[in-house]
Parts: sequence; C-alpha cells; structure tokens
Amino acid sequence: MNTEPVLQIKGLTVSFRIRDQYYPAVDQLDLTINKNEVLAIVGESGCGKSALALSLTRLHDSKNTRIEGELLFKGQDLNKLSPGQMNKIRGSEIGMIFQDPLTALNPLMTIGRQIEENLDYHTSLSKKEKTKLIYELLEHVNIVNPQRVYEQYPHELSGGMRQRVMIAIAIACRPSLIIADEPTTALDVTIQSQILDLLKQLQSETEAGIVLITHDLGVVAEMADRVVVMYAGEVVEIASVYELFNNPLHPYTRSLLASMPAANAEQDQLHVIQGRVPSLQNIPRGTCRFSERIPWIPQTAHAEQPTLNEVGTEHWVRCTCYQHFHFEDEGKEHVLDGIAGAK
Ligand SMILES: Nc1ncnc2c1ncn2[C@@H]1O[C@H](COP(=O)(O)OP(=O)(O)OP(=O)(O)O)[C@@H](O)[C@H]1O
Repeated sequence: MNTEPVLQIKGLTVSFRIRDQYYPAVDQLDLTINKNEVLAIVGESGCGKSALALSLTRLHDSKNTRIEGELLFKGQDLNKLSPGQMNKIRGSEIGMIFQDPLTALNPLMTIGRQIEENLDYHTSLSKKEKTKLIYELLEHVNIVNPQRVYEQYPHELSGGMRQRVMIAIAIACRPSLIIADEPTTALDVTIQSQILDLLKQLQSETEAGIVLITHDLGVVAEMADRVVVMYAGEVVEIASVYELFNNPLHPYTRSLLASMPAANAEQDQLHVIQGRVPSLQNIPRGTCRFSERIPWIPQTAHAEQPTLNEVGTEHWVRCTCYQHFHFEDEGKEHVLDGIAGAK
C-alpha cells in the first residue's frame, strides 16, 4: 500500500454553538489519509461523521461552528485558507459526493451546464474542450447516453443516475482527495453496489485518497482499506479493514459488528447496542465515553482520561476497557483473553 499522505489532520476539534456555548462534536482528532486508499469513517448517527466531513470541505456554517486544529493538504492548512482560496480547492483538488444529489444539484440547470459551470470555475478550457470532456466524464461514470443526459434536468434522472452525475462532477478536475458522505445510503441495494464499484474503479484509476463516511459496515467491508470507528466525537479504534473485521477490540466496534446482519447470519437475533449516542451537551468528557452503554463492565476497567493506544501494527484502540469487555449475556470466561494482536 502506498502510504504517501494526502491529508494530515492534527488535533481537529469541531464545535457547534448551542445557546452561546460551544460543544465539540469532533474532539481532538488526529488522522492521516493516504494516496490511493479508501479510509472509512463509521459510527452510529450522531457520532460526528458529518461534522468531520463538513470541516474537511469547510462547508460548515461559520457563525455557529468553530473549527480548531490543522488540516494539512498539499503543504497548506485548509483551516487557515480564506473562503475564496478554499472555493478554488473544493471541487477541483478536493471532490465531494454527498448522500442526496438532488439537494446538491441545481434543479433549474441542465446537467451539462452544471458540470460546465464547475469547469468554468476551475479550468480555462474552451467551450469545445469542455463539451468533449463532459461527454467523456459522463461516459466514464457509465452513463450510456451522455448527449441526452447533458440536456436533462436533475429531476428527470433516477437517484442512481444523479449520483453518477455527482461523481462525474467530483472527479472532473482529477482531485487527489474525495470526501464521500454516505454516497449510497439513499439508493436501493443493486444501485448501491454499482455506485460502489464505480467509486472503487475511479479510485484505482486516479489514485485519489477517499474518505468514505458511512454507518453501513457492509459498505465498509466492500470498499475500505482502513477503518476509523468514531463514537461521540472521538476515534475509538483504527485498523485495516481485515484487522477490524477479524480482530475488533473496542467494545463499541465489537457491538457494531455484532449488530451487523451479515456477520450474524446464523444467529436468531442481532445484537442491540443499549442506549444511544449522547447529545452534544451530554457527552461524558474526560472519561470513557462508551462506558455508560456497557454498564455491566466495572468502572475500574476504564482508563482515566482514555487515550488512543497502538496495540498492534497500525491498530489503535482507545481506553483499556477492551481488555475486560464481554457482552452482557456472555459469561466473563468469554472475555478477550490474551487479546490477539495486543502489545
Ligand atoms: N449545526 C449543528 N448545531 C448543533 N449541533 C449539531 C449541528 N450539527 C450536528 N450537531 C450535533 O453534533 C453531533 C454530531 O453530528 P453529526 O451530524 O456529525 O453526526 P453523524 O455521525 O454524521 O450522524 P448522521 O449519520 O446522522 O449524520 C450530534 O450530536 C448532532 O446533533
């Protein structure tokens, strides 16, 4: 695996203002995204995945959001750029794909015109060159009739076709980083896998780094090289996709995997994770944030001020509770013994 970094995130904290006080939704996050890798960010709703995506693209509402830390991309800190400088990078060197293309596309503009507008902003191609490139891009994302789609409006296309158009726009300027926030969540299953295949194909052609935000572990298994598991604004585990599925350590990761249908084909019932992700104001800070959802694990199992520790090659886990974790209905004899891969 090529480990040339595309984006280095250092000490990123993203806070939202609620009644005149700022609360971190992403807390002190350090992460590197490499060229030619798909880095998946997973977690339940409310864990801070979208807050992270918004901060990387700087598409947040700056009146009520505070972003601290460094976002080092090609030798510059995105967090220090002016809105104008960021506009130049966004849509060219950083591509974006969101869950709902219908809200991202302009309903009053034909598809061809929208892609052209993006090219106008980021390139100095002639009209003829742009039209040729747009047809090529549409073909590249497997749209069979690019001339027709060029003339169509977003509402005339299916959800899958609209997502292909979004992907065409995202890759138009050959970005080195693509942020894909739940890119297939709104699509039905067969279309989902076509779009994932397309993303995978484009990634191997362009060698871009992709940050793939999803709550769907099936998507992670299919797409990711590395996985970051987030809980209540913090990273709780980072590992290669193989390691994560074969040797998950953090109680939250293990709970997420146990609640995944495919992993439990032979079980009668899926695991249900007790409780819910706390709201921003109620996140327990300075202690293990997941502890309240595994109350049968004694408090002494958790570290004070839990940190992310390297427990194996490129495998990081927060807190010490993973060494003592068992599911509530399991006897303690099932506690991870020896902790494969642990130092
Ligand atoms: N603009 C905002 N103002 C206040 N709180 C916010 C804002 N946006 C998000 N939050 C809160 O920040 C936390 C993280 O939200 P975020 O949307 O990043 O989570 P997520 O993991 O992406 O969830 P989902 O999958 O539902 O989008 C949640 O508690 C959410 O309620």
